[in-house]
Amino acid sequence: MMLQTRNLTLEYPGKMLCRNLDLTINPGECWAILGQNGCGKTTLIHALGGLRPVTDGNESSVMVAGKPAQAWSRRELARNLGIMLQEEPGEFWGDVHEYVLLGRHPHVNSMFGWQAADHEIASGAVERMELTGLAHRSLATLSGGERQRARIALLLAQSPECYLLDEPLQHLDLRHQLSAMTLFDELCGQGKSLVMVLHDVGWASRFCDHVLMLFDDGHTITGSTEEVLNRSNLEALYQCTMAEYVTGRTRHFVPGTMPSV
Ligand SMILES: Nc1ncnc2c1ncn2[C@@H]1O[C@H](COP(=O)(O)OP(=O)(O)OP(=O)(O)O)[C@@H](O)[C@H]1O
Repeated sequence: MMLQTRNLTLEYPGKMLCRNLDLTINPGECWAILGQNGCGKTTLIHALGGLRPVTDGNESSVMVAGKPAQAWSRRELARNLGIMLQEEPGEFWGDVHEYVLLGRHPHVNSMFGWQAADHEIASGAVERMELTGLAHRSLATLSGGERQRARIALLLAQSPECYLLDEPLQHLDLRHQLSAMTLFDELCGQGKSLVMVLHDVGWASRFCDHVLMLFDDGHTITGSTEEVLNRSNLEALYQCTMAEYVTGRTRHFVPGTMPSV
């Protein structure tokens, strides 16, 4: 297993985010995390990535490739886990190629810095995200969507075994959303694990094989997309009616009406 939680409970004073979650994520699986704003999706991504200490008062645990996240060195952890948060910490003043090259840090063994192979991998990731024409442009000058693609390219260059992605499609136009989901699907095909927070249920239905629904009171529903993604679960999750449409083998869900207040 790549990532496993046992009895994971996350809370802030006065707000239960996630109660007693047992989750096993295997290589080659693609998980969507769905839920309302503020239900705790980002907090859960932090906990899964070892960015938030898990208190063991109730014997909560998060295991990454069989060991607690804290038991790995930072470099080893970064070879196992690549994390994309919603907010980027700080500014980066270099160009796009240099930014993507940062993803290679857990793989660099030489005291002489990046090797030709690291530059090649970074260039490949830049090309895969259709940024080659911008490779030598300052990252700070990119548009929101271009910047988001650069962030995905950095993770590709890092090439972890498991990708934890908090709203990876933010700022992307429809074609680039499709392109990113197609890339994630390819990574799963290569045996990588992906866990992503999504607000568009259609992408989860089409590309994710598992779903975790996180409810406002901290309870969760987990399972295969086929089992979990249905109208009644979605209506309970989002507190509005949902309409379902089927095209080919894909089910689409669209919000219907708000509950009367
Ligand atoms: N340091 C904190 N202290 C108290 N409450 C917090 C703290 N950080 C976050 N919260 C609250 O915890 C809840 C979960 O936040 P989180 O960012 O995990 O939600 P989310 O599901 O990712 O939301 P969104 O869909 O809006 O991104 C929110 O109600 C938030 O206001």
